[in-house]
Amino acid sequence: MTDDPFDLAAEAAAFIAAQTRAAGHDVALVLGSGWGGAAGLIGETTHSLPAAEVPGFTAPAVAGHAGTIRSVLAPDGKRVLVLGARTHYYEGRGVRAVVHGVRTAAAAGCRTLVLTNGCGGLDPAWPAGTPVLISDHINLTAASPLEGATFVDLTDLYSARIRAIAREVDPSLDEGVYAQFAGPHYETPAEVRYARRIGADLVGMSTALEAIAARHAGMEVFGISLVTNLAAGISPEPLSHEEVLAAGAAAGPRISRLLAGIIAK
Ligand SMILES: Nc1nc2[nH]c(I)nc2c(=O)[nH]1
Repeated sequence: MTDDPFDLAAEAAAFIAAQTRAAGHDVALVLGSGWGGAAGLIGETTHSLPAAEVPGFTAPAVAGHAGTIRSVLAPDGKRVLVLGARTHYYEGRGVRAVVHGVRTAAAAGCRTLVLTNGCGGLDPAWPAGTPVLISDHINLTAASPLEGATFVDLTDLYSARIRAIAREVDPSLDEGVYAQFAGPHYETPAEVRYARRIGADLVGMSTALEAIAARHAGMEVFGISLVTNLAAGISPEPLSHEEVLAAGAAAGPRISRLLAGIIAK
């Protein structure tokens, strides 16, 4: 297997094209915690591949991530590549592995990337189960998927056009700034106060590095978070993990319909 990340992405895209017999895909969708039900509402899943069989992908480390790569045909004819096997930075496989899915989607022809995630909320007005549009990010990982003198502009990284479409689907949607921490530990209350002070509204362990790689690949990027818990120190009492899971599950149908509506536009 090649050690050039872009050659590896091309290999993976060729494998997917051969397996799905789809010459190319139009939109890539990365499913984060709580978003698993969206694929079924977007269209007909014509092919489903175990991620571990696709060059450069590995079996998911996080329970609940489907570990499959699906080709979904939307009613309007769009081909959606659903990446259910996200690699998180905290797995220690390196940043190339974290953004391999995005690069594969770009090599497969996708011009649009939809990034979803579960995250901690810093605004008490957003209870667990609230979907929030990502307007910008703060990358606190101290890492980048870009190597060498690859100077890429990140102005307007999260598409204002698609955020406007999202608001047509659900006018009640708020937006916020997402801060990616390296993880896998959660933030201390002091770190949450720091994140708030530097302008973050959401805290998570994914998304920013993938968005940078997508911009480098020339893709239009849309990001949406599901607040599954109030970040450490924001809620008066610690949320139980069961409450977090229940909030994510309860929001599932609504956010899946929302995402299907946005992708259908
Ligand atoms: N960093 C961070 N990531 C998260 N992912 C989820 I779900 N909740 C959190 C959280 O509170 N903080």
